[in-house]
Amino acid sequence: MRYISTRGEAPSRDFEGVLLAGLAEDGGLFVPESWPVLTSAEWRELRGLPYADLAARIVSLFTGGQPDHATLLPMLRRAYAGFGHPAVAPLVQLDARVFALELFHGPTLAFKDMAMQALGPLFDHVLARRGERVTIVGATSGDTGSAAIEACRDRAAIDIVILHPEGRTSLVQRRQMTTVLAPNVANLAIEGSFDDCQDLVKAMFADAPFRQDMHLSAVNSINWARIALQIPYYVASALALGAPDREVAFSVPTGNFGNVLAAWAARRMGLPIAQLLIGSNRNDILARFLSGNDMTMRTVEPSFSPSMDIQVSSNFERLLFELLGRDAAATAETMRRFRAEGRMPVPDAAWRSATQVFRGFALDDAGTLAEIRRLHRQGYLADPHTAIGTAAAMASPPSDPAIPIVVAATAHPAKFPDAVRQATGIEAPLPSRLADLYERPERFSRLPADLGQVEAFVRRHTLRNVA
Ligand SMILES: Cc1ncc(COP(=O)(O)O)c(C=O)c1O
Ligand SMILES: N[C@@H](CCOP(=O)(O)O)C(=O)O
Repeated sequence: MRYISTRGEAPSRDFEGVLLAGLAEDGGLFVPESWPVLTSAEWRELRGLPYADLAARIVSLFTGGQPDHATLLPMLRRAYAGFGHPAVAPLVQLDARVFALELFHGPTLAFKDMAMQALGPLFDHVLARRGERVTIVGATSGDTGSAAIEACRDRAAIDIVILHPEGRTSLVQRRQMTTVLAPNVANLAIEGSFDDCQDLVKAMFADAPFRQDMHLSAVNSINWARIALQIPYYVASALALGAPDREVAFSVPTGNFGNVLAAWAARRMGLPIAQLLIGSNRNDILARFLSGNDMTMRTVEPSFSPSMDIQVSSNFERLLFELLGRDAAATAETMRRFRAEGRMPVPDAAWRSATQVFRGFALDDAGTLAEIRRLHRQGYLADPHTAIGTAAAMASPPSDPAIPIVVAATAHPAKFPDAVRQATGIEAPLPSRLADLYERPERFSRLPADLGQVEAFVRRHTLRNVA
């Protein structure tokens, strides 16, 4: 299995190479050179497997034997053993047709743990075999950061620096990151938005000497390994609801487009997914694109679903590459114009083919609170991101009523206590292991969104740990 860049100007790599590289040298994202496609019989064979076993089967389709299934299986069994639910990612029925796929039973209470808990040991395995170490730089709007820090803390071959937008995460999200005092972990509060943080990360990767010196790697969903590890829960939930003998739809609260891209990948692999609903908050660039081919950047606005306060959805580039018939030059030019002009010129035919699979939906803060309240009256306590997913499912269900809709429940309500309290009057308690989160000492530094200063910080952090 080889991986190529969506921009066509970087050398192809194997899975391990892609894991360590994160972003391609030409600024593009790695995608499989060809997609594995399973037959109905092969999908059926996966039914009933424990989650970790199913994940090992799916992920090994993307590793090309390095690491092989025999290595992945115990690694993933250990990774998911600590989850707070025996099913790892349970399906909860919300009404006759809508299900919540709870992806928040990992240590940091968001769907990011589903991939990160496996990614930490995967990095260790590959780095130990090669005798190498890496410095991971990551951007977070709140959840990736804590999951990545939890997965990488105290690992001897990894230094990690996470950039978050100052004052734009929930307090729980911030403290989950900044109270981890492990020496290999550093947090930077950046004066700016998540998009500024993500741009800084990409700029560090584009600085070739810095990238090489620091052995930079990534844990954001620009790293293909993240996507590969997010595909299995779509497979598991679809199989549980009758696939491959029944179609299903997914509704995914979306920001950086990594989670819904994993669902799209499962569909590309032959899983019968009728429709993908994309839920956005007031940062509705994806909804505007799907309704009228208008991918115009606006300023990022803070919302009650801060993890989706994003305008530049990195993984959209992977979809764009497919929509453009895998034409890397056209993808590179489209991305260049998006950054230069603030509007992505997607050809009409490509846009139309996107709208056959995806539907967009946007909800403002008042609507989000109303949806949390509606769900609560029905006996389900949802976080604001999940509520946008359920609202999307109610607003644009597939026309065939026999198709169930699975909503990705991406975070535990306790991560967003203010919105949940405003909507329901309920205090969603943190699990006991996080009960003293507000008392723990914090450590983080503040910087403007300035590449030179951020690089100097990353260099100091790494050198201190290597010395
Ligand atoms: C709770 C939550 N929901 C939804 C999203 C959006 O997911 P994605 O960025 O993969 O589109 C995020 C951030 O990634 C998140 O943390
Ligand atoms: N919502 C995310 C943003 C980064 O997403 P990623 O999936 O690309 O890591 C967050 O919580 O940080």
